[in-house]
Amino acid sequence: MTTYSDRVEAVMRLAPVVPVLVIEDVAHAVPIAEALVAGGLPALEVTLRTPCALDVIKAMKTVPGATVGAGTVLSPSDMEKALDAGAEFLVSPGLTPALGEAALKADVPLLPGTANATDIMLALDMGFDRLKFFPAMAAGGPPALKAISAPLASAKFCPTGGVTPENAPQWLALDAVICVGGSWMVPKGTPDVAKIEADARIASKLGAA
Ligand SMILES: O=C(O)C(=O)C[C@H](O)[C@H](O)COP(=O)(O)O
Repeated sequence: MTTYSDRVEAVMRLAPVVPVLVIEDVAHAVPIAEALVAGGLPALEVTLRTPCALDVIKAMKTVPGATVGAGTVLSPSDMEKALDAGAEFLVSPGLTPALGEAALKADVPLLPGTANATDIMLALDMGFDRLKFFPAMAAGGPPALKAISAPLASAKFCPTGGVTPENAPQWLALDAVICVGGSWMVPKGTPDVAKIEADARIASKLGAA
């Protein structure tokens, strides 16, 4: 039987990098999603940081091959809006009991944010063992996660926050890391789809042995 954890992990295993997207104009949604998917990054995290984010999720869902999730999900109400827009997974910078319980009840994959051993233990207690490590570099970088995860071996992570193409291989080399999240592939402004696809292609091969 597939467990909740398996379903979260399935999203994390779609690619070594989950692009974290802050999209200001819904007209950019489809070209950006097409470029990322063509470059080999099918899991797309649309942050709920912009007024058009829910429309961006709806638009990106029309792109074949895209698995579209919502980021910056802070509450059950954010979760409901994201699910109504069609989000297939959720990412949060942290974890509250209200959000965790709502995600488990809705049976939707949630990557809750954790930054230290206590956060991780609270997440494990709630039933989450596939976690975001945030803010990954500011929270101590790969040495911190390596040390924290040693006694908490059931937890696996998507480090996000300050991850770059340069430091991603160090993260992906950790046993506790399944994938990383990062915003570098899609800078602000009018999208240069050829560059996004090229950067996605490079990102899609990060961590390959
Ligand atoms: O929006 C959210 O829900 C967040 O938790 C923050 C994002 O994950 C980071 O802002 C991405 O970090 P960068 O790759 O350094 O830009």
